Amino acid sequence: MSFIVQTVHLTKKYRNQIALQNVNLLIEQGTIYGLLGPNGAGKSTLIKHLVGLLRPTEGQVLLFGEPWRREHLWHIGALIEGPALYGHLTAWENLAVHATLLGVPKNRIDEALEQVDLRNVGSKKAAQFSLGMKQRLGIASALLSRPKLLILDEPTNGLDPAGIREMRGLIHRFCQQGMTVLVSSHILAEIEQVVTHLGIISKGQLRYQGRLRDLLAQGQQRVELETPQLQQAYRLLQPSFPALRVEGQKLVLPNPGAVTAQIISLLTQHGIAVTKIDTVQDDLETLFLRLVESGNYR
Ligand SMILES: Nc1ncnc2c1ncn2[C@@H]1O[C@H](COP(=O)(O)OP(=O)(O)OP(=O)(O)O)[C@@H](O)[C@H]1O
Repeated sequence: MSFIVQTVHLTKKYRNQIALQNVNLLIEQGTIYGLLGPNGAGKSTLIKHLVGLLRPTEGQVLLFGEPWRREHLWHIGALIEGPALYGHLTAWENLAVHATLLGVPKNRIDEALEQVDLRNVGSKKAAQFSLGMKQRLGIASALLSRPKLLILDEPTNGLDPAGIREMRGLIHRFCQQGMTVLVSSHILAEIEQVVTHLGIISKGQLRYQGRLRDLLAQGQQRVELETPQLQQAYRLLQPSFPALRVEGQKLVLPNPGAVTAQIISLLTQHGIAVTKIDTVQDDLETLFLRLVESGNYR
């Protein structure tokens, strides 16, 4: 298996604060890897190590199967902390500045504009662009070097739902074109539809890493029950179902098996009304929050 990115026991300390702790990131070639975590989890710190903006306190970064070298950056396109654009220049001229700095031929500019669906507005000034267009222009400049790995740090930040959808479409397309994409976000819903693999980071530690579908498969079922006689129902059911708990206005039974009929029968025999009873599967958000809060899932 070939890994485009690998970190080995990567640890970063800022004075007294540990921003990354023993992180072993593995990104396979050809995947869309979502790095997900709440604010301050360590996503940007991790990404900055990949592009050489930070050096590890301990541990190692490997790119394309080799220890990190500056030359690897030729094969990496990155959009970190928003695009650096000149508002008074057109989209094309903005890319021309970057192309000159990178030393890549100017014919790449139209190609990059095409890749992010901005070809027809290449002569428009960047200052007139919407936030979504500015983000796409930033990505176009990251594409000028025809990278093998594209790193997008919170690319959906501040975008409206249409802009978020467009961004997901682009990421899919980049992957189909052969790029490996690393995309970070603190909002699960923004990336869960696009990623193939997921790394969940919290307080500087990687809490989960693997396929999105494998994480979903770890989800548990539970029965959720609503009744106007909550306490009575709890007292009645608890001896038969010791794992039963009260959550807000509901009774919740984790890992229930086929017990719904038994619960309804017990309650109705004792004259307790059931307003609603459902078997619910953990969704990704529930799993994500559990990982982030407990920190001990694997
Ligand atoms: N230059 C710095 N000096 C000291 N502490 C820092 C520095 N940069 C980041 N940190 C701390 O390291 C931790 C990780 O920060 P980081 O920016 O990597 O998180 P993040 O997951 O990218 O968050 P966000 O989604 O808010 O950007 C945070 O607690 C942050 O306060």
